[in-house]
Amino acid sequence: MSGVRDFVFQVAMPRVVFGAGALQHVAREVDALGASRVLVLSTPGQRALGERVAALLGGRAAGLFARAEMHVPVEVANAAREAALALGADCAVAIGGGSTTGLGKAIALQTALPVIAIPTTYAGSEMTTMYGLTDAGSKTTGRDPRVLPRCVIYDPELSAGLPFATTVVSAMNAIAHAAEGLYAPDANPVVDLLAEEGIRTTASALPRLRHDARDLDARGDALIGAWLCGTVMGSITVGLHHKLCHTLGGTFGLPHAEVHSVVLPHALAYNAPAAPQAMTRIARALGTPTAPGGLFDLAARHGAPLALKSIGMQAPDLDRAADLAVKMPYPNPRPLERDKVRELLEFAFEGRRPE
Ligand SMILES: NC(=O)C1=CN([C@@H]2O[C@H](COP(=O)(O)OP(=O)(O)OC[C@H]3O[C@@H](n4cnc5c(N)ncnc54)[C@H](OP(=O)(O)O)[C@@H]3O)[C@@H](O)[C@H]2O)C=CC1
Ligand SMILES: O=C(O)/C=C\C(=O)CC(=O)O
Repeated sequence: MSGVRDFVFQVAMPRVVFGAGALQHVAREVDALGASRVLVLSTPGQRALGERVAALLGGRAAGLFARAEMHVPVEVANAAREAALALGADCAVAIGGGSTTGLGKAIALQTALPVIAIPTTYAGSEMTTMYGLTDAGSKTTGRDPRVLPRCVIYDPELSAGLPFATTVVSAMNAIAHAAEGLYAPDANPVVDLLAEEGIRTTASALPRLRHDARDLDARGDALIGAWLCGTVMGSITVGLHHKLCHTLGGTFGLPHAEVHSVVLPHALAYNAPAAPQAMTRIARALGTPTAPGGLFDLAARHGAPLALKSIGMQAPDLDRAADLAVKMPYPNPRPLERDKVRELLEFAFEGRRPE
Protein backbone atom coordinates (compact mmCIF):
# COMPACT_ATOMS: atom_id res chain seq x y z
CA MET A 1 0.00 0.00 0.00
CA SER A 2 1.05 3.61 -0.53
CA GLY A 3 2.41 5.64 2.37
CA VAL A 4 0.86 8.93 3.48
CA ARG A 5 1.48 11.67 0.95
CA ASP A 6 -0.10 14.98 -0.02
CA PHE A 7 -2.31 14.89 -3.08
CA VAL A 8 -5.30 16.39 -4.84
CA PHE A 9 -7.95 14.07 -6.28
CA GLN A 10 -10.65 15.35 -8.57
CA VAL A 11 -12.86 13.25 -10.74
CA ALA A 12 -16.18 14.11 -12.31
CA MET A 13 -18.28 10.97 -12.66
CA PRO A 14 -21.45 10.56 -14.73
CA ARG A 15 -24.51 8.83 -13.32
CA VAL A 16 -24.09 5.12 -14.14
CA VAL A 17 -26.85 2.64 -14.89
CA PHE A 18 -25.38 -0.88 -15.02
CA GLY A 19 -26.82 -4.28 -15.81
CA ALA A 20 -27.69 -6.90 -18.40
CA GLY A 21 -30.62 -5.38 -20.27
CA ALA A 22 -29.99 -1.88 -18.84
CA LEU A 23 -30.57 -0.41 -22.29
CA GLN A 24 -34.29 -0.67 -21.54
CA HIS A 25 -33.86 2.28 -19.13
CA VAL A 26 -32.75 4.73 -21.80
CA ALA A 27 -36.10 6.57 -22.01
CA ARG A 28 -36.21 6.89 -18.21
CA GLU A 29 -32.72 8.43 -18.24
CA VAL A 30 -33.70 10.90 -20.97
CA ASP A 31 -36.72 11.92 -18.91
CA ALA A 32 -34.51 12.33 -15.83
CA LEU A 33 -32.48 14.89 -17.77
CA GLY A 34 -35.68 16.80 -18.57
CA ALA A 35 -35.10 16.20 -22.31
CA SER A 36 -37.71 15.32 -24.91
CA ARG A 37 -36.02 15.52 -28.34
CA VAL A 38 -33.13 13.11 -28.71
CA LEU A 39 -30.56 12.81 -31.47
CA VAL A 40 -29.29 9.22 -31.50
CA LEU A 41 -25.68 8.71 -32.64
CA SER A 42 -24.00 5.58 -34.01
CA THR A 43 -21.45 4.47 -36.59
CA PRO A 44 -22.78 3.23 -39.94
CA GLY A 45 -21.90 -0.31 -38.80
CA GLN A 46 -23.93 -0.04 -35.59
CA ARG A 47 -26.97 1.65 -37.20
CA ALA A 48 -29.18 -1.23 -36.08
CA LEU A 49 -28.29 -0.48 -32.45
CA GLY A 50 -29.10 3.19 -33.08
CA GLU A 51 -32.47 2.20 -34.50
CA ARG A 52 -33.11 0.03 -31.44
CA VAL A 53 -32.45 3.01 -29.17
CA ALA A 54 -34.73 5.21 -31.28
CA ALA A 55 -37.50 2.60 -30.99
CA LEU A 56 -37.09 2.49 -27.21
CA LEU A 57 -37.30 6.29 -27.09
CA GLY A 58 -40.50 6.38 -29.14
CA GLY A 59 -41.74 9.96 -29.55
CA ARG A 60 -38.63 11.33 -27.81
CA ALA A 61 -36.44 10.28 -30.78
CA ALA A 62 -35.92 13.30 -33.05
CA GLY A 63 -33.47 11.59 -35.44
CA LEU A 64 -30.61 9.16 -35.97
CA PHE A 65 -27.18 10.34 -37.13
CA ALA A 66 -25.34 7.12 -38.08
CA ARG A 67 -22.11 8.62 -39.39
CA ALA A 68 -19.69 8.47 -36.44
CA GLU A 69 -16.07 7.79 -37.45
CA MET A 70 -12.87 7.05 -35.60
CA HIS A 71 -10.92 10.12 -34.38
CA VAL A 72 -13.95 12.40 -34.99
CA PRO A 73 -13.22 14.24 -38.28
CA VAL A 74 -14.33 17.89 -37.90
CA GLU A 75 -16.60 17.63 -40.95
CA VAL A 76 -18.54 14.82 -39.26
CA ALA A 77 -18.69 16.74 -35.97
CA ASN A 78 -20.00 19.82 -37.79
CA ALA A 79 -22.62 17.82 -39.68
CA ALA A 80 -23.81 16.16 -36.46
CA ARG A 81 -24.01 19.49 -34.64
CA GLU A 82 -26.03 20.97 -37.52
CA ALA A 83 -28.36 17.97 -37.45
CA ALA A 84 -28.86 18.47 -33.71
CA LEU A 85 -29.67 22.15 -34.19
CA ALA A 86 -31.97 21.53 -37.18
CA LEU A 87 -33.91 18.89 -35.23
CA GLY A 88 -34.13 21.04 -32.10
CA ALA A 89 -32.45 18.24 -30.11
CA ASP A 90 -32.07 18.77 -26.38
CA CYS A 91 -30.09 15.56 -25.74
CA ALA A 92 -27.83 13.13 -27.62
CA VAL A 93 -27.64 9.40 -26.99
CA ALA A 94 -24.37 7.89 -28.28
CA ILE A 95 -24.44 4.11 -28.64
CA GLY A 96 -21.28 2.27 -29.74
CA GLY A 97 -17.54 2.42 -29.18
CA GLY A 98 -15.25 5.35 -28.47
CA SER A 99 -15.80 6.74 -31.97
CA THR A 100 -19.48 7.36 -31.27
CA THR A 101 -18.92 8.62 -27.73
CA GLY A 102 -16.33 10.97 -29.22
CA LEU A 103 -18.88 12.35 -31.66
CA GLY A 104 -21.30 13.03 -28.79
CA LYS A 105 -18.50 14.85 -26.98
CA ALA A 106 -17.73 16.97 -30.05
CA ILE A 107 -21.36 18.11 -30.20
CA ALA A 108 -21.43 18.82 -26.46
CA LEU A 109 -18.20 20.82 -26.69
CA GLN A 110 -19.89 23.48 -28.81
CA THR A 111 -23.52 23.23 -27.74
CA ALA A 112 -23.36 21.89 -24.15
CA LEU A 113 -26.02 19.36 -25.24
CA PRO A 114 -26.28 16.67 -22.52
CA VAL A 115 -25.03 13.28 -23.71
CA ILE A 116 -26.04 9.81 -22.58
CA ALA A 117 -23.32 7.32 -23.54
CA ILE A 118 -24.01 3.63 -24.07
CA PRO A 119 -20.54 2.10 -24.61
CA THR A 120 -20.13 -1.19 -26.43
CA THR A 121 -16.31 -1.34 -26.34
CA TYR A 122 -13.79 -0.81 -23.52
CA ALA A 123 -12.28 2.51 -24.71
CA GLY A 124 -13.46 4.24 -21.51
CA SER A 125 -14.10 7.60 -23.17
CA GLU A 126 -17.48 7.83 -21.41
CA MET A 127 -15.65 8.44 -18.10
CA THR A 128 -13.38 11.29 -19.20
CA THR A 129 -13.55 14.99 -19.97
CA MET A 130 -11.09 14.38 -22.83
CA TYR A 131 -12.14 14.92 -26.40
CA GLY A 132 -10.37 14.56 -29.74
CA LEU A 133 -10.98 16.11 -33.14
CA THR A 134 -9.17 15.48 -36.43
CA ASP A 135 -8.76 18.19 -39.03
CA ALA A 136 -6.87 17.57 -42.27
CA GLY A 137 -5.01 14.59 -40.80
CA SER A 138 -4.01 16.38 -37.63
CA LYS A 139 -5.56 15.29 -34.34
CA THR A 140 -5.97 17.67 -31.43
CA THR A 141 -7.11 16.61 -27.98
CA GLY A 142 -8.32 18.69 -25.09
CA ARG A 143 -10.27 18.55 -21.86
CA ASP A 144 -13.54 20.27 -21.11
CA PRO A 145 -16.09 19.43 -18.41
CA ARG A 146 -18.95 20.01 -20.88
CA VAL A 147 -18.08 16.86 -22.85
CA LEU A 148 -18.41 14.44 -19.92
CA PRO A 149 -21.59 12.40 -20.51
CA ARG A 150 -24.33 13.11 -17.99
CA CYS A 151 -25.28 9.44 -17.82
CA VAL A 152 -23.63 6.17 -18.86
CA ILE A 153 -25.61 3.01 -19.47
CA TYR A 154 -23.40 -0.10 -19.26
CA ASP A 155 -25.25 -3.08 -20.66
CA PRO A 156 -23.07 -6.22 -21.06
CA GLU A 157 -25.57 -7.68 -23.54
CA LEU A 158 -24.67 -4.98 -26.06
CA SER A 159 -21.04 -6.06 -26.36
CA ALA A 160 -21.81 -9.79 -26.49
CA GLY A 161 -21.36 -9.59 -30.27
CA LEU A 162 -18.10 -7.62 -30.15
CA PRO A 163 -15.60 -9.76 -32.12
CA PHE A 164 -12.95 -11.28 -29.86
CA ALA A 165 -10.14 -9.64 -31.84
CA THR A 166 -11.70 -6.22 -31.14
CA THR A 167 -12.39 -7.19 -27.54
CA VAL A 168 -8.70 -7.89 -26.87
CA VAL A 169 -7.28 -4.69 -28.36
CA SER A 170 -10.02 -2.61 -26.74
CA ALA A 171 -9.17 -4.18 -23.37
CA MET A 172 -5.51 -3.27 -23.97
CA ASN A 173 -6.65 0.31 -24.66
CA ALA A 174 -8.37 0.33 -21.26
CA ILE A 175 -5.31 -1.13 -19.53
CA ALA A 176 -3.16 1.58 -21.11
CA HIS A 177 -5.21 4.30 -19.37
CA ALA A 178 -4.66 2.67 -15.98
CA ALA A 179 -0.98 1.90 -16.62
CA GLU A 180 -0.16 5.53 -17.41
CA GLY A 181 -2.20 6.60 -14.39
CA LEU A 182 0.19 4.68 -12.16
CA TYR A 183 3.17 6.86 -13.09
CA ALA A 184 1.40 10.13 -13.89
CA PRO A 185 2.70 13.29 -12.17
CA ASP A 186 -0.76 13.76 -10.62
CA ALA A 187 -1.20 10.13 -9.54
CA ASN A 188 -2.26 9.50 -5.96
CA PRO A 189 -3.09 6.49 -3.75
CA VAL A 190 -6.75 6.45 -4.81
CA VAL A 191 -5.84 6.50 -8.50
CA ASP A 192 -3.34 3.69 -7.79
CA LEU A 193 -6.09 1.51 -6.34
CA LEU A 194 -8.49 2.21 -9.19
CA ALA A 195 -5.77 1.57 -11.75
CA GLU A 196 -4.49 -1.69 -10.31
CA GLU A 197 -7.99 -3.07 -9.93
CA GLY A 198 -8.94 -1.81 -13.39
CA ILE A 199 -6.02 -3.72 -14.94
CA ARG A 200 -6.79 -6.86 -12.94
CA THR A 201 -10.50 -6.84 -13.76
CA THR A 202 -9.98 -6.10 -17.45
CA ALA A 203 -7.22 -8.68 -17.97
CA SER A 204 -9.10 -11.37 -16.05
CA ALA A 205 -12.09 -11.07 -18.39
CA LEU A 206 -10.08 -11.99 -21.49
CA PRO A 207 -9.54 -15.75 -21.00
CA ARG A 208 -13.24 -16.13 -20.20
CA LEU A 209 -14.25 -14.16 -23.28
CA ARG A 210 -11.91 -16.17 -25.47
CA HIS A 211 -13.66 -19.29 -24.21
CA ASP A 212 -17.13 -17.75 -24.70
CA ALA A 213 -17.46 -14.27 -26.22
CA ARG A 214 -21.07 -14.18 -24.99
CA ASP A 215 -20.22 -14.78 -21.31
CA LEU A 216 -22.21 -11.91 -19.79
CA ASP A 217 -20.40 -12.05 -16.43
CA ALA A 218 -17.07 -11.61 -18.22
CA ARG A 219 -18.56 -8.87 -20.45
CA GLY A 220 -19.76 -7.15 -17.29
CA ASP A 221 -16.29 -7.40 -15.71
CA ALA A 222 -14.71 -5.98 -18.85
CA LEU A 223 -17.11 -3.00 -18.68
CA ILE A 224 -16.30 -2.45 -15.01
CA GLY A 225 -12.62 -2.63 -15.93
CA ALA A 226 -13.18 -0.04 -18.67
CA TRP A 227 -15.07 2.15 -16.19
CA LEU A 228 -12.20 1.99 -13.64
CA CYS A 229 -9.47 2.52 -16.24
CA GLY A 230 -11.41 5.36 -17.91
CA THR A 231 -11.91 7.01 -14.53
CA VAL A 232 -8.15 6.86 -13.98
CA MET A 233 -7.43 8.54 -17.30
CA GLY A 234 -10.10 11.14 -16.56
CA SER A 235 -8.25 12.23 -13.45
CA ILE A 236 -4.56 12.17 -14.48
CA THR A 237 -2.18 13.55 -17.11
CA VAL A 238 -1.20 10.98 -19.73
CA GLY A 239 2.41 10.47 -20.85
CA LEU A 240 4.53 8.97 -23.62
CA HIS A 241 2.27 6.02 -24.40
CA HIS A 242 -0.87 8.04 -25.12
CA LYS A 243 1.09 10.75 -26.94
CA LEU A 244 2.67 8.15 -29.21
CA CYS A 245 -0.69 6.53 -29.91
CA HIS A 246 -2.33 9.86 -30.74
CA THR A 247 0.46 10.57 -33.23
CA LEU A 248 0.28 7.13 -34.79
CA GLY A 249 -3.53 7.19 -34.96
CA GLY A 250 -4.09 10.83 -35.87
CA THR A 251 -1.19 11.43 -38.28
CA PHE A 252 -0.67 7.99 -39.80
CA GLY A 253 -4.26 6.75 -39.62
CA LEU A 254 -3.52 3.57 -37.67
CA PRO A 255 -6.50 1.96 -35.89
CA HIS A 256 -6.82 3.32 -32.35
CA ALA A 257 -7.16 0.27 -30.09
CA GLU A 258 -4.73 -1.85 -32.14
CA VAL A 259 -2.07 0.88 -31.84
CA HIS A 260 -2.55 1.00 -28.07
CA SER A 261 -2.25 -2.76 -27.88
CA VAL A 262 1.00 -2.91 -29.87
CA VAL A 263 2.72 0.12 -28.32
CA LEU A 264 1.84 -0.37 -24.63
CA PRO A 265 4.48 -3.02 -23.74
CA HIS A 266 7.18 -0.94 -25.43
CA ALA A 267 6.15 2.38 -23.88
CA LEU A 268 6.19 0.69 -20.48
CA ALA A 269 9.61 -0.84 -21.18
CA TYR A 270 10.85 2.70 -21.95
CA ASN A 271 9.43 4.08 -18.71
CA ALA A 272 10.16 1.08 -16.47
CA PRO A 273 13.55 2.27 -15.13
CA ALA A 274 11.94 5.55 -13.99
CA ALA A 275 8.71 4.10 -12.60
CA PRO A 276 9.51 0.88 -10.70
CA GLN A 277 6.52 1.07 -8.32
CA ALA A 278 4.07 1.46 -11.20
CA MET A 279 5.63 -1.57 -12.92
CA THR A 280 5.31 -3.62 -9.73
CA ARG A 281 1.60 -2.79 -9.48
CA ILE A 282 0.94 -3.58 -13.17
CA ALA A 283 2.79 -6.89 -12.94
CA ARG A 284 0.93 -7.76 -9.73
CA ALA A 285 -2.42 -7.03 -11.40
CA LEU A 286 -1.48 -9.25 -14.34
CA GLY A 287 0.14 -11.95 -12.20
CA THR A 288 3.30 -11.82 -14.32
CA PRO A 289 7.00 -11.28 -13.48
CA THR A 290 7.24 -7.96 -15.35
CA ALA A 291 4.78 -5.38 -16.67
CA PRO A 292 6.07 -4.94 -20.25
CA GLY A 293 6.62 -8.66 -20.82
CA GLY A 294 3.32 -9.51 -19.12
CA LEU A 295 1.36 -7.18 -21.39
CA PHE A 296 3.15 -8.40 -24.51
CA ASP A 297 2.34 -11.98 -23.54
CA LEU A 298 -1.29 -11.09 -22.73
CA ALA A 299 -1.71 -9.63 -26.22
CA ALA A 300 0.14 -12.53 -27.86
CA ARG A 301 -1.81 -15.18 -25.97
CA HIS A 302 -5.10 -13.72 -27.15
CA GLY A 303 -4.08 -13.27 -30.76
CA ALA A 304 -3.74 -9.47 -30.84
CA PRO A 305 -1.46 -7.85 -33.42
CA LEU A 306 2.06 -7.41 -32.02
CA ALA A 307 3.80 -5.29 -34.64
CA LEU A 308 3.10 -1.82 -36.02
CA LYS A 309 4.04 -3.13 -39.46
CA SER A 310 1.11 -5.55 -39.29
CA ILE A 311 -1.45 -2.78 -38.67
CA GLY A 312 -0.49 -0.42 -41.47
CA MET A 313 2.64 1.46 -40.29
CA GLN A 314 5.25 2.12 -42.98
CA ALA A 315 8.95 1.95 -42.04
CA PRO A 316 9.80 5.36 -43.58
CA ASP A 317 7.28 7.00 -41.19
CA LEU A 318 9.13 5.88 -38.04
CA ASP A 319 11.49 8.89 -38.05
CA ARG A 320 8.65 11.37 -38.40
CA ALA A 321 6.65 9.62 -35.67
CA ALA A 322 9.66 9.89 -33.32
CA ASP A 323 10.08 13.58 -34.18
CA LEU A 324 6.40 14.29 -33.50
CA ALA A 325 6.39 12.32 -30.23
CA VAL A 326 9.13 14.50 -28.71
CA LYS A 327 8.21 17.80 -30.39
CA MET A 328 5.97 19.16 -27.63
CA PRO A 329 7.10 18.77 -24.01
CA TYR A 330 4.82 16.77 -21.70
CA PRO A 331 5.26 15.03 -18.37
CA ASN A 332 6.74 11.55 -18.52
CA PRO A 333 8.61 9.65 -15.80
CA ARG A 334 11.65 9.10 -18.03
CA PRO A 335 12.92 12.11 -20.00
CA LEU A 336 12.07 11.96 -23.69
CA GLU A 337 15.15 11.20 -25.79
CA ARG A 338 14.43 11.24 -29.49
CA ASP A 339 16.83 8.39 -30.35
CA LYS A 340 15.48 6.17 -27.58
CA VAL A 341 11.88 6.86 -28.63
CA ARG A 342 12.88 6.01 -32.21
CA GLU A 343 14.30 2.71 -30.90
CA LEU A 344 11.06 2.02 -28.99
CA LEU A 345 9.12 2.57 -32.21
CA GLU A 346 11.47 0.27 -34.11
CA PHE A 347 10.88 -2.52 -31.56
CA ALA A 348 7.12 -1.96 -31.77
CA PHE A 349 7.32 -1.89 -35.56
CA GLU A 350 9.02 -5.29 -35.60
CA GLY A 351 6.90 -6.75 -32.80
CA ARG A 352 9.87 -7.71 -30.65
CA ARG A 353 9.07 -8.89 -27.10
CA PRO A 354 10.40 -6.30 -24.61
CA GLU A 355 12.91 -7.55 -22.04
N1 LIG B 1 -11.64 10.86 -25.16
C1 LIG B 1 -11.36 9.74 -24.52
O1 LIG B 1 -11.31 9.69 -23.29
C2 LIG B 1 -11.11 8.52 -25.32
C3 LIG B 1 -11.34 8.55 -26.66
N2 LIG B 1 -11.14 7.45 -27.45
C4 LIG B 1 -11.43 7.57 -28.88
O2 LIG B 1 -12.35 6.54 -29.23
C5 LIG B 1 -12.06 6.04 -30.52
C6 LIG B 1 -11.72 4.57 -30.44
O3 LIG B 1 -12.70 3.87 -29.74
P1 LIG B 1 -12.95 2.33 -30.07
O4 LIG B 1 -14.03 1.89 -29.19
O5 LIG B 1 -11.67 1.61 -30.05
O6 LIG B 1 -13.37 2.39 -31.61
P2 LIG B 1 -14.79 2.24 -32.36
O7 LIG B 1 -15.84 3.00 -31.69
O8 LIG B 1 -14.50 2.63 -33.78
O9 LIG B 1 -15.12 0.70 -32.25
C7 LIG B 1 -14.12 -0.26 -32.52
C8 LIG B 1 -14.69 -1.45 -33.28
O10 LIG B 1 -15.67 -2.07 -32.46
C9 LIG B 1 -16.82 -2.33 -33.25
N3 LIG B 1 -18.02 -2.35 -32.41
C10 LIG B 1 -18.42 -1.40 -31.54
N4 LIG B 1 -19.54 -1.79 -30.91
C11 LIG B 1 -19.87 -3.00 -31.41
C12 LIG B 1 -20.91 -3.93 -31.14
N5 LIG B 1 -21.86 -3.67 -30.26
N6 LIG B 1 -20.92 -5.08 -31.82
C13 LIG B 1 -19.96 -5.36 -32.73
N7 LIG B 1 -18.93 -4.52 -33.02
C14 LIG B 1 -18.90 -3.35 -32.36
C15 LIG B 1 -16.85 -1.18 -34.21
O11 LIG B 1 -17.68 -1.46 -35.30
P3 LIG B 1 -18.40 -0.28 -36.11
O12 LIG B 1 -17.32 0.33 -36.94
O13 LIG B 1 -19.44 -1.01 -36.86
O14 LIG B 1 -18.94 0.68 -35.10
C16 LIG B 1 -15.38 -1.07 -34.58
O15 LIG B 1 -15.05 -2.02 -35.56
C17 LIG B 1 -10.87 6.85 -31.03
O16 LIG B 1 -11.34 7.89 -31.83
C18 LIG B 1 -10.24 7.35 -29.75
O17 LIG B 1 -9.49 8.51 -29.94
C19 LIG B 1 -10.70 6.27 -26.91
C20 LIG B 1 -10.45 6.19 -25.57
C21 LIG B 1 -10.66 7.28 -24.66
O1 LIG C 1 -9.14 11.25 -29.09
C1 LIG C 1 -9.61 11.42 -28.00
O2 LIG C 1 -10.83 11.44 -27.82
C2 LIG C 1 -8.74 11.65 -26.84
C3 LIG C 1 -8.22 10.70 -26.06
C4 LIG C 1 -8.01 9.35 -26.43
O3 LIG C 1 -8.18 8.92 -27.55
C5 LIG C 1 -7.50 8.45 -25.38
C6 LIG C 1 -6.77 7.27 -25.91
O4 LIG C 1 -5.69 7.43 -26.49
O5 LIG C 1 -7.25 6.15 -25.75
